[in-house]
Amino acid sequence: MNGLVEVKDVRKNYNGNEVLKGIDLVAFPGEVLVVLGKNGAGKSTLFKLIGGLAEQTSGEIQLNQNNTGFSINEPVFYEHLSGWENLAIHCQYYNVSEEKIGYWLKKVGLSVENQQPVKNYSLGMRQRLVIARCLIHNPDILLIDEPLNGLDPKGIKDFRELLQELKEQNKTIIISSHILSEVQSIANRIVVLYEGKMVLQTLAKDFSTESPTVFENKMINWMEGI
Ligand SMILES: Nc1ncnc2c1ncn2[C@@H]1O[C@H](COP(=O)(O)OP(=O)(O)OP(=O)(O)O)[C@@H](O)[C@H]1O
Repeated sequence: MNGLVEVKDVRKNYNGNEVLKGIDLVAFPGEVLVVLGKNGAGKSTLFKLIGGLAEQTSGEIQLNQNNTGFSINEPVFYEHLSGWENLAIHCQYYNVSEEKIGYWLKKVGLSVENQQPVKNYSLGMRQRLVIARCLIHNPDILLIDEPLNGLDPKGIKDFRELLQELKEQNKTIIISSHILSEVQSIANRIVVLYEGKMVLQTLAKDFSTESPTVFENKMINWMEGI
């Protein structure tokens, strides 16, 4: 396979309930892999296993590069600190220079001068800060659960352009999303989970000639197990 991220026959049980049922996937440098699935399909669980936040019951996960930026489930911040201060703590943790903080705040559309604590941020501002935090230490693998969640149209457009830049830098990007219109334009590879099983793994270009409506209907059918 030789991907940067390789997941082989991974299973996860919670209290005897199998929520991931033998997942195989591979993500390569320079591509965006989007994981789709309806609520409860197993996306966040898969992300937690890839991110090392939980351990699979069986199977193997190989990251052929240690440097990962990830955000899974609700992002946790130091709520009483500003966005800049939150990124500064992250830089200390990863032992990288604080010089890039201003660059990344601007890049995700946040004000460098904003001294407000993160607890006052809107959902979209928090999401922008998550994206900056995931990238500031220049990871090779980016893993974000629902990065489009809460972003306004400009935020979505900026994120789409950012993904293009990251692909050109040969990063491996794995995200989940419920916004199918965006998935069709940003994905290189699409994986669909249904009740913990991978029911589709395909190259997005196989769907490039489909109208957005046909694409949406096909993906929803896979997600509904039809
Ligand atoms: N810590 C846990 N303990 C027990 N069950 C869990 C735990 N985490 C997840 N599950 C169960 O695993 C299944 C998959 O959940 P998961 O959060 O991975 O779904 P998801 O695809 O990310 O859903 P959503 O789109 O709603 O975020 C669900 O049935 C959920 O209840």
